[in-house]
Amino acid sequence: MRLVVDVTKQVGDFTLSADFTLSRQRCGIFGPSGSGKSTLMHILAGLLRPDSGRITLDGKVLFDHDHKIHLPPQKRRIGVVFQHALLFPHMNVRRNLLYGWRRTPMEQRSITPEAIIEVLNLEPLLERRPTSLSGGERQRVALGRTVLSCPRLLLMDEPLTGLDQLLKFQIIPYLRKVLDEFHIPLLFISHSLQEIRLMTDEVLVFDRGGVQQSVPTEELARRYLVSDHRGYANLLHLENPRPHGDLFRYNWGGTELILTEPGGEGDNLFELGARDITLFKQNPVATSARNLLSCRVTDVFGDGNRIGVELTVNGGQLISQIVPESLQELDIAPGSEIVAVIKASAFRKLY
Ligand SMILES: Nc1ncnc2c1ncn2[C@@H]1O[C@H](COP(=O)(O)OP(=O)(O)OP(=O)(O)O)[C@@H](O)[C@H]1O
Repeated sequence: MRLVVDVTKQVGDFTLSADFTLSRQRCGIFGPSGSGKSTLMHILAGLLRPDSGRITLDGKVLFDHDHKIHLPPQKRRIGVVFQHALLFPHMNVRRNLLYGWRRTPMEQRSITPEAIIEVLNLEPLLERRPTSLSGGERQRVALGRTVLSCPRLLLMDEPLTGLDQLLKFQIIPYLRKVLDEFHIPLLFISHSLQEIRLMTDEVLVFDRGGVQQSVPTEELARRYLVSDHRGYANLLHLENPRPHGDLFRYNWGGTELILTEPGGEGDNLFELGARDITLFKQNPVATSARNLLSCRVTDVFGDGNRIGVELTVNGGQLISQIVPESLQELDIAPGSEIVAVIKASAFRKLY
């Protein structure tokens, strides 16, 4: 995907000025409320006409002020999923799903309804009306319907915001699977750093109507270690849980981790706060913590009293957050060998 945007738009007292290029498959737009994220999304979808500038998607001109080009939404092949799933209440799920697909020209139908029904596990819902569905189910149907219009780009505006934590983490794996399976580029708007991290590789940071910069998502997360009191959370995909006494043993790449929480057969995503990783010069003589990992320090970042230490262990990476005194006392620098100690109960299961 290559999206090139250079536009301005005045709405009331608010001025949007966006000048950026996105080239990764999964991009995010991140910023506080009122910073212009939805305005930009409406512009990209063709629902709002900019005052000046140009927009191209994979070389195709969607808008060009000077040449008076403004493609209408239906000609852009951009799929849009909003926060509240907009389904037709009088149609059952099957008819909702087929709505966009039937209107897509034959030669553009690269995705079949059967494939979407399978990937999103919609078979049990097909005969039901939208009013009888849960929020998460409705969002899955809305996603399926949009994807069935075979878009060149999928725009999602806070699609998970209305869902509780449980539903949110149920739908994220589906979302990722659909995008991977059908190779659909994503532009995902959210003010949740956690969602942005789970869904994107590159992010545009918005502030007061202007794009501040485009950064790799991981870099944005690391900046939060310094600027946000919640700090940095490691996201770990753990596999193959086996009972280990009252605890559970997981594979994390070539490393084994011991956790208190059980998991499922496939991919299990856990969050581990950077502050929950304690560093020691050598293996402690005795500790209540169940995980002692011999690591190499590969980076040290941050400032003030929040220092991030990037650790590499068997190809996996962890960030530990420490204070400057500890950095000095343990003499930590890139290349140092260090032992990371983590309690079995420090991991929080996301899905
Ligand atoms: N039609 C309009 N008339 C006047 N002002 C508007 C209009 N639409 C949006 N705005 C203003 O433009 C600014 C940006 O709004 P926008 O909805 O794009 O922000 P946002 O970043 O998506 O916020 P949120 O995360 O709360 O959805 C806000 O100050 C909003 O009040």
